[in-house]
Amino acid sequence: MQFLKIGCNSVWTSRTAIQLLNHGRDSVFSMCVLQSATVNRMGTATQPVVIRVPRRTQEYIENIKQMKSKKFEKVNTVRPGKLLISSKNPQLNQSAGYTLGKFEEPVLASQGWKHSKSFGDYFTINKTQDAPPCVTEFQQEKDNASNKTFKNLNLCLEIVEMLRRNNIIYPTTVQLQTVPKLLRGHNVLCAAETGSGKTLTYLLPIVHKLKLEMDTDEFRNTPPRTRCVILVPSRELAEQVTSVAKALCHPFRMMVKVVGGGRGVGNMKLAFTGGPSDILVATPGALFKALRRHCVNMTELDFLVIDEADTLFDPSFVRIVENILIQTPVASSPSETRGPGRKAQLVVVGATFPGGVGDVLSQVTDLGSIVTVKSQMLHFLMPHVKQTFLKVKGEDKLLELHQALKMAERDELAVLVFCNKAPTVNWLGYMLDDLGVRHARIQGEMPAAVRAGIFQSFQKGTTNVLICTDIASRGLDTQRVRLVINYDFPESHTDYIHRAGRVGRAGSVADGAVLSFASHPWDVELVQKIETAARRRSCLPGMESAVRKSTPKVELTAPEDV
Ligand SMILES: Nc1ncnc2c1ncn2[C@@H]1O[C@H](COP(=O)(O)OP(=O)(O)OP(=O)(O)O)[C@@H](O)[C@H]1O
Repeated sequence: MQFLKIGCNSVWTSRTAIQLLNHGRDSVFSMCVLQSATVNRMGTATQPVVIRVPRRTQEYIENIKQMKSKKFEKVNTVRPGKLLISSKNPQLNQSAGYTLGKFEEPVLASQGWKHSKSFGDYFTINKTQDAPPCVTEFQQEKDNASNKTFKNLNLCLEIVEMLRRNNIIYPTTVQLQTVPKLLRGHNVLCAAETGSGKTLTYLLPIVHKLKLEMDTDEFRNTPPRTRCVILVPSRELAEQVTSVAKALCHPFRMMVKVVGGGRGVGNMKLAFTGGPSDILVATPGALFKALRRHCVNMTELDFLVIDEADTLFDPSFVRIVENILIQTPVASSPSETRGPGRKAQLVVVGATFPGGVGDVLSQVTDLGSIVTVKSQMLHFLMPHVKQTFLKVKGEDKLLELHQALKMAERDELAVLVFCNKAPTVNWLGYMLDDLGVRHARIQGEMPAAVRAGIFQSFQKGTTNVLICTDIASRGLDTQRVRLVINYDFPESHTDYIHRAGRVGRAGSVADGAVLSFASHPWDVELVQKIETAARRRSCLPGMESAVRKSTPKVELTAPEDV
């Protein structure tokens, strides 16, 4: 029971006090009654007046107090066992076994990170499983006899043997779902998480079908032509896809060529001397120029692949890709991919999908003819990679980076350091030179001749540290990378997913980790969304694929490939 004591020296004054309370600002006391007041004849009070506050009013006051204190209340998200989130403040840890209620608001470790006092705060999203989600149970239980091998996907024996020699025996989830559809002749939109083996997903059925075609009389009696074009956004990715395609095509003596932008017309002509290749891997700008010089005829294609679709359908490339697509007769059903007058089978691949893809594709084929294969983990944080977030002052980032690199050097780990802008890559490079850290740099503004080979030499292990912009985050296979450092916090969730996806890839034997520095308020906003998704175990917000959504039109230019 709560009492409000008001000392008054007369009946009059005590009544006045009640009146004042009645009409005063705090009208919650309007129900107050005078409980006792002993007043002597001289009108002098001998003891204070006690006013009893009604139960309803008391409850009301209690409610307000509770509401106000709720956000500081310790939320019991910690259970015995593994932690999903471990934070500098252990009260904000979350157990791997704890599931947030549907309407429960998570209490974030990064809640106060916009405040200057939060510098030095950190939290980690721990890994909750060892193998990547794309790895099928058959891959994990290698000893068990299984009928889900590449052999059972009806691929030709030479291909299966070549995969086996590279220790690739069991298909990943996306390969299991997509390869049969491509073999049947469907147009496919394949959306699966980073590092899930999408390159082999489209290359295996394509090489298989191109090989079968070579055994037909029709093929022998027609002049050579480019039968498959694979579009990718960067020269490095083009080189990478080419080397996988060459290895697969080698037993069948099929020719694979690559054209990338920024190497001059002479280089382009060189690529087309000796006749057309069976498979051409190209960046959009280079293909656009090749089409203008009539080096390639898109009407003769059997396959058109658009890899890293989110980049190729973003405003910087979309018009040129649209133009290339319009020149390609795309089949509307599997039957149109066979026989004389056949049309190209379309394959669109990506780890994230922007809105507006359908808008472009609807101009060249019936959207209903496209079979979508979407992985369950699309746009989710990787559950098998440890991801740490550190709130750090801009001027301290170099120090933190140096510490992290020293530790990585001790353990001989390969590290990718991401910056948002090309000048930051250069500046950071000079700083690390001064600190004696051996490294390589790669960014889109480098002249093509300087850039050539940098990524390959990093892949081979010439240096263990590569400082880069997002050009290294799209599609590049970085099996040896064990640590990704976001020196600059990525500008979007899409970029975060692609950068983090350079570790923990299918076939990786060692664990990977991601370390991200957040220093600006806008970084903190993204961190909070990532932390919320991790605590809720939901996908990152704002990344739902909208295949049928429209995209704003942009002017057609032939951009320099990155
Ligand atoms: N079935 C498999 N078993 C084991 N390893 C595989 C399998 N399929 C592909 N890989 C390996 O997985 C790695 C990642 O493959 P790939 O580069 O095709 O991934 P991705 O899905 O295209 O990634 P990103 O989204 O980053 O482009 C490669 O080193 C590849 O050799």
